[in-house]
Parts: sequence; structure tokens; C-alpha cells
Amino acid sequence: MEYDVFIIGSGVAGRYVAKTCAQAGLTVAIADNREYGGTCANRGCDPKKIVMGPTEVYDLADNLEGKGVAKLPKLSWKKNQKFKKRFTDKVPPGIENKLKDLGVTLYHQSPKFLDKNTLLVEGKTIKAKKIVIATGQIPRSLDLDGAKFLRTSDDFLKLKKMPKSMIFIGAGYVGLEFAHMATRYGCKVTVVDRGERALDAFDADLASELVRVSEEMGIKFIFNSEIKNIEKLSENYRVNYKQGNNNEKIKARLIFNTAGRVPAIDALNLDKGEVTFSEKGVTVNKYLQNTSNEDVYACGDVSSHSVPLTPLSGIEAKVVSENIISGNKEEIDVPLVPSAVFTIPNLAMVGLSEAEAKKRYKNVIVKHEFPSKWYNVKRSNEKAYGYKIIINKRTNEIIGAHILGPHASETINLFTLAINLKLTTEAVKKMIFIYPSWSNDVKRMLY
Ligand SMILES: Cc1cc2nc3c(=O)[nH]c(=O)nc-3n(C[C@H](O)[C@H](O)[C@H](O)COP(=O)(O)OP(=O)(O)OC[C@H]3O[C@@H](n4cnc5c(N)ncnc54)[C@H](O)[C@@H]3O)c2cc1C
Ligand SMILES: NC(=O)c1ccc[n+]([C@@H]2O[C@H](COP(=O)([O-])OP(=O)(O)OC[C@H]3O[C@@H](n4cnc5c(N)ncnc54)[C@H](O)[C@@H]3O)[C@@H](O)[C@H]2O)c1
Repeated sequence: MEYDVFIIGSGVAGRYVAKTCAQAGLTVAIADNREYGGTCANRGCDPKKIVMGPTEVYDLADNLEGKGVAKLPKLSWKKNQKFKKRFTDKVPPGIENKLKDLGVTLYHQSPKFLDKNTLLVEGKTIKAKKIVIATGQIPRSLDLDGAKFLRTSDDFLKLKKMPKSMIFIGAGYVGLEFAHMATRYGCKVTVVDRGERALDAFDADLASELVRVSEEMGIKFIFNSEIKNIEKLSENYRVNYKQGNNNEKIKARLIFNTAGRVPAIDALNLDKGEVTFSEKGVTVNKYLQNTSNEDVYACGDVSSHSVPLTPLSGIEAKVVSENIISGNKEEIDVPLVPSAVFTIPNLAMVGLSEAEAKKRYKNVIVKHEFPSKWYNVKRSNEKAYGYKIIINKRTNEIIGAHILGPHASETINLFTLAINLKLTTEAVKKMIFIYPSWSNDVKRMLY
């Protein structure tokens, strides 16, 4: 059997390549060893936001309890799961049918490289002129006694009921978002991290304020701790850890591994395909082509070039498709990538951090405040609101923005526009935004 293109992985990256190559008249096959549709649609961004929905309502009500809200809403995990399934159940068949309609051949197993252009899948030996690796990332395995007792974010999103207590190992994106969801669904949550702070990709001052409000909500944080092992007790699991010279322990009904994600490449026999890789993923050049096997491309979270976020996976897939269809014509040009942790309040950022800006530019203005007296904060009785805006003093251009607060995942997009368009603070301040709106605060952040 022979194809022009064989794609491994049907997430946002892989299925885009399959679709565009098939539409361009190439013979295409794709394989996935799990349900079709990948992380974002089945067990990541999309279902997560559905599970979060009721917690957003809860938080709004909680802020205004006694100020017009007489009674806090009661959240139903079970009913929300039913609602979520209305979306996720449709994903795999919907994607499979769309690909089949385009004439793409579908496989449901992990292929293994036999040589540079040959794969073995479902017992068939398959030749392909081009092979695209788009297998994404999987949770990092923790080398611990009792690691088999750890759950992942996939398991969280499918829980039949919310347990009484949980521990998250890892205070990153997944750990914090899921800790916030679980707490508002009534679970007692502890987050343990080996580092000294949460969310080290984000501004330290704003992340520390987020930890403060999270603690007020009842989440317990344990930093600088080295996990020793996990034990199964009768009803609970116990995490034994070391903090400084002290041996400590905590227990909960469920323990989740949220200690980061690594490229999903182990099953592919990359050595046989002469495909180079590192801990960052499949090594690619500016055409997203493997640096050793020129007939192999990689895109999405698994590529060494990637920031593991959905929009960038889509952009990489576009580059790979065009390079396969028209020869290597398109180089990857990573745009400005905004990012948000969907805790409530959100923590969002785009552009340079304070430290990066100070390293790159001679004179930098930092506008940083936790403005508890602004009208929006007071009318909604918000628990936390803060910002740090970084400006190049010479040009007055905005070069970085960091916001903690309601809808920060939305307002940060205004800063993405401003930075991309090289807008000065004066240019933004001259514009009229809707009043009263959270976006209107953006102008005030620049004074
Ligand atoms: C809990 C969670 C929440 C997230 N929330 C956000 C968010 O809010 N916003 C955001 O931008 N990003 C978010 N992300 C990241 C986002 O999901 C990824 O960046 C995106 O899904 C990557 O797309 P991809 O196509 O590269 O990989 P994936 O979507 O992971 O697809 C890879 C596919 O390859 C398959 N595969 C793996 N190994 C093999 C193999 N050996 N053989 C065959 N198939 C294989 C997998 O089954 C999967 O279907 C989140 C991630 C997680 C885990
Ligand atoms: N909202 C979003 O856009 C979103 C949401 C979820 C995930 N993601 C993507 O997925 C990626 C992975 O997210 P993540 O939360 O899994 O990883 P992460 O890298 O954000 O956080 C991992 C955390 O685990 C800690 N850790 C690592 N090993 C540990 C150990 N042995 N013991 C204790 N702590 C340990 C690290 O110190 C770190 O704080 C992110 O980088 C992001 O790109 C994005």
C-alpha cells in the first residue's frame, strides 16, 4: 500500500494536514491510537471550558452574595458531565466522517517506522512519500513508587462524581485550572509543586496574587517539595514528600499528575525511521521538516518548534501542508502568542515579561498595580485584579502585558493587537472603548 502523505495523529494539527492535502488531490492516510480529534476537542481546552461554565456562574454569585444574590447556586457535576458529553461524543465520529468524505484512509493504531518511508500499522506495511508526525503531548510519567495510582487531566474530565478531596502534583496550567474547578464543585484541594512558585511561565507578582486568592478560596499550596512515593490506603491515597529536611505526608481521595507534558513519540520507533528527536519533540527546521529524514515533517505540540497551545498547532499544520503540497516554500514564522490560565480570575499574558524587557531594552516603563478602587472591581466585588504593562520608554510602544482578573483571557487580546501593530500608549489612549467595560480599563492601565 502506498500514499502520498501519511499523518500520525488526528488532533488540530494532524487533521488539518490531512484535509488540505486530500483537497489538493494527494492520496492521504491518517492514524490515531485513541479517539479521533485529539486533546483540545476531546480532553483539553473545549471540554474543560464546559466543565468550568458553572464555576464561573458560582464565582459571580459568590462575589455578589448579600449584594443582590440571596442564595449561592448549587453546582451539579453529574448534569454538567451530561452537557459536556453532548459536545465530546460528537467529536470522533464527526471528524472521522469528514476525513472519509475527503477520501482519506483512516487507521486506528499507532504506526511504527520500519524505515525512512515505511510504516507498519494494523499489520499492514505502508509506504508514504511524506510522513507527518502530529502526535501531540502526553502527561510526563513520574518515576515514583505508586505512580500507577496517579490520575491525569483526562480522568478528571470524565469523573462520575466529584470526590471529597484531591491533590494535584504540579502547579502549572493544568494543576491550577483543575484545582479551581474542583474547589468550586465542592472538593477540598491541595496543590504540591517541587518549585518555589506556581505558574512559572507567568509574571511572578500576578501569579503570587492568584495563589493568595486561591488560598482564600480554600486551596492549599505546598511548594519546594520533593515527592517520595504514593501509597494506597483504604479510602484515600497518601503522598509522602520531603520539604527541606522534613518528611511530610498528605492524603486525599484522588491524586492527579499535573507535572507537565512531554512529546508523544515513544511508540513510533523513530530510530528506525532515522527521525531525530530530543526531549522537546521531533527536531524540525524552519520548514518544520525533520533535520535528518527530509520526508518527515512534524507539527503541533510534538514538534520541537512548538509552544504547546492550540492556535500555534494550527499555524504549524498550515506550514507543513503548504510545504508538502508545493515543495518547501513556507518558513515557520511564530507570531506573538498570548496565553491564559483559565482560573477564576484568569491570568493572561502576551509579549515580553518584565525581566525579558529589561534585558532587551535600555529603558523600560513598568505600569503595575492591584487597583482595588476601580469601578469595575467595586461593582462586581472582585476578589483580585492586577496588571503589569511593559512599555519601551524610547518609543512609547507597548511590549508586554500581564493581567490578572475577570475576563483577562479576553482583554489580553487587545494587547495582542496593540503589540502586533506596534501601537504606542498614546495611540491606545486616544481610542474610545465601550464604557463601562473591562476592556475600557486597558486604557487606564497605560496612565
Ligand atoms: C487539560 C488541557 C487543557 C488545555 N487547554 C488549552 C487551552 O485552554 N488553550 C490552548 O490553546 N491549549 C490548551 N491545551 C493544549 C492543547 O490541547 C494542545 O496544544 C493541542 O491540542 C495540540 O494539538 P496537536 O494536534 O498538536 O496534538 P493533540 O491534539 O494532542 O493530537 C495528537 C493526536 O495524536 C494521537 N497520537 C499520539 N500518539 C500516537 C501514536 N503513537 N499513534 C497514533 N496516534 C497518536 C493522539 O491520540 C491525539 O489524537 C490544553 C491541554 C490540556 C491537556
Ligand atoms: N489554558 C491553556 O492554554 C492551557 C491549559 C492547560 C495546558 N496547556 C498547555 O499544556 C502544557 C502543559 O501544562 P501543565 O500544567 O501540564 O505543565 P506546566 O509545565 O505548566 O506545569 C508543570 C508544573 O509541574 C511542576 N512539576 C514538575 N515535576 C514535578 C514533580 N516531580 N513534583 C512536583 N511538581 C512537579 C513544575 O514545577 C510545574 O510547575 C502547558 O505548557 C500549556 O502550553 C495550556
